[in-house]
Amino acid sequence: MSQSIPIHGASRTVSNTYDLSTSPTMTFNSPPSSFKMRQQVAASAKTLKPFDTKDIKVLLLENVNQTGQDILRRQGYQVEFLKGSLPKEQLIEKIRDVHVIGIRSKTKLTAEVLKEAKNLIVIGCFCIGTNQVDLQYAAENGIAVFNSPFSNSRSVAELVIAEIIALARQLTDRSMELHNGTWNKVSAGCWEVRGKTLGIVGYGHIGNQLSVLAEAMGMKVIYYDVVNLMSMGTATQVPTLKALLESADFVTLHVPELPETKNMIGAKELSQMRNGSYLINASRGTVVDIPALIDAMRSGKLAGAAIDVFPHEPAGNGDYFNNDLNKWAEDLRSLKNLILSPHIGGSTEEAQSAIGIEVADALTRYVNEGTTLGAVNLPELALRSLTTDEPDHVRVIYIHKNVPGVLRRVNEIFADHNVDKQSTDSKGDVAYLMADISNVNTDEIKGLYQSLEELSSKIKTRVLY
Ligand SMILES: NC(=O)c1ccc[n+]([C@@H]2O[C@H](COP(=O)([O-])OP(=O)(O)OC[C@H]3O[C@@H](n4cnc5c(N)ncnc54)[C@H](O)[C@@H]3O)[C@@H](O)[C@H]2O)c1
Ligand SMILES: O=C(O)CC[C@@H](O)C(=O)O
Repeated sequence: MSQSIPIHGASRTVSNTYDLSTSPTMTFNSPPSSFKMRQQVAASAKTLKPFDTKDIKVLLLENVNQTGQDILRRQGYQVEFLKGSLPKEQLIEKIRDVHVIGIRSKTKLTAEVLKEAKNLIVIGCFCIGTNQVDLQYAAENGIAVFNSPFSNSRSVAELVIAEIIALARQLTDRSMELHNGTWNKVSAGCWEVRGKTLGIVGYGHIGNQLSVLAEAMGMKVIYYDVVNLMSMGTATQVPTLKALLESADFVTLHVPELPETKNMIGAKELSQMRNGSYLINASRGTVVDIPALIDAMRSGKLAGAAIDVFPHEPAGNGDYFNNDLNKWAEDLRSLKNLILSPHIGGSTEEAQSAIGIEVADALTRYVNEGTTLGAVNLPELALRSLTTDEPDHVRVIYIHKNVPGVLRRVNEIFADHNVDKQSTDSKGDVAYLMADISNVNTDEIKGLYQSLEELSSKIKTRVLY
C-alpha cells in the first residue's frame, strides 16, 4: 500500500487518507478500488507502489520558494502556484477547493475566509509571523497552522545592521543625490556606530542575532522584553520600554503583532527617545504610529528611521505605494534620511530556500502522517511511523473539543481493535488524538470514521491508511 519515501529525513509510510480529497462532512462510499489493489500488492510481495496523493490540492500564494514547491510536487499533490496574493473574493473562490494552502505575510486568512474553506486541513505560513491567520478559528475548525520560526531571523538581523550604519552615515540620501547627479560630500550629522547604544525591543530570535552582531561592531546593547531573558554577550535587559527609549541612540523593534504591540511606538514614546536618535521597524506595520513618526522626523527629534513593514502593504511587486494604500504614504516618502523597504527583512535566497523546505516538510508530515510537531495552534504530537509490514493498520486522527469523556467514547469505538499506540494532548478548547490501530480491514474503516464523526465532540476526523 505504501512505500517509504524519505521526506528530508522523515520516513513516509502512511499512505492514504479517508477524508483528504473530500469534505469532512461527505457521506461515505466504499473505499476506492485502488486501495484494495494496493492492499493486495502490499500483502503478497511488498513491491509497493507510491500511494495515490494526486487528489490532494495545494494552493501556494506569494511566490513560495521553489524548494517548497518541489517537495510538495514530489509527493504527487496537485500544486497551484501564484506569485502574488489574491484579493479576498478570489481567495475565497480558490480556498473552497484546496486541502493545503501556503502563504506568506500578505494573505489574510480571517474567519470569514476560512469559513469557506470546507476541505482545508492545514495552512503553511512560509514566514515567521502568523498574525495574518485567525489561529483560534483555525484550531476550532481542525485546521493546523505551521510556520518557520527562525529560518529568516539572521537575514532580518543583517538588514538591520546595514540600516544602522546607513542611517548613521545618511548613506541612502547621499546615494539618491548622486543618482540624481548631485555631489554632496558632508560629515555633519554623520557618525560612527562604535560606542553608540542599540536598544532592542523584543529580544527573541531576531533580537538575539542582532545583539551579537551589534556588539561585534563595538555597540553597547540594551534590550526590553516582556519576558526575563538571558543576555547575549554583555547586553543588558532594562526594566521598561521608557528606560530603553531614554538611553538608546538606535531603537529597533522586533516584537510580534499583538493587541499589546499595536502603536507601541506613538507620539509619547517618540518624545521619550533621545534627541537625534534613530528608529528602525522591521517587525510589523501596526507597531509604529506612522503619522507620529512623520511628526518626529519633521521636528528633528529623530535623525532618521528605517521602515520595512507597513499597516497596508501592496499585494504584489509593481503595485503603487501611495496615499490610496496608506493615507500618509506620500508624506512619508518625502522625508530625508528615511529608509523605506518593501518588507524584505527575510527576503534572502538562504532564508527563503530554508523556509520552503521547513514548511513544506511540516505540511507533508501533517498530511501524510498527522504529525503536528511545530504547529502553532494545535498541541504538538507525533507517533512512530507505521511500516510496510503492518498492512492492516490505520492511523486515526481525531481533533475534538476538549471536554470530559471523549477518550472513553473514542476507545469504545476502537474496542474491537488493538490500539498499538495512542497519544493525545490539548491546547485550550481543542484536543488532538492520534492512534494507530491494528486488525482493521478495509470495510471497517468507513464504520470507524463514521462513529467518530457522530460524536458530539468531533471537530475533524481523518483516517490515514
Ligand atoms: N521584516 C521581515 O521581513 C520580518 C521577518 C521575520 C520576522 N518579522 C517580524 O518580527 C517579529 C519578531 O520575530 P522573532 O523571530 O524575533 O520573534 P520571537 O518570537 O523570537 O521574539 C519576539 C520577542 O518579543 C517579545 N515580546 C512580545 N510582546 C512584547 C511586548 N509587548 N513588549 C516587549 N517584548 C515583547 C517576546 O517575549 C519575544 O522575546 C515577528 O513576529 C515578525 O512579525 C519580520
Ligand atoms: O516573507 C514574508 O512575506 C514575511 C517575512 C516576515 O515578515 C516573516 O514574518 O517571516
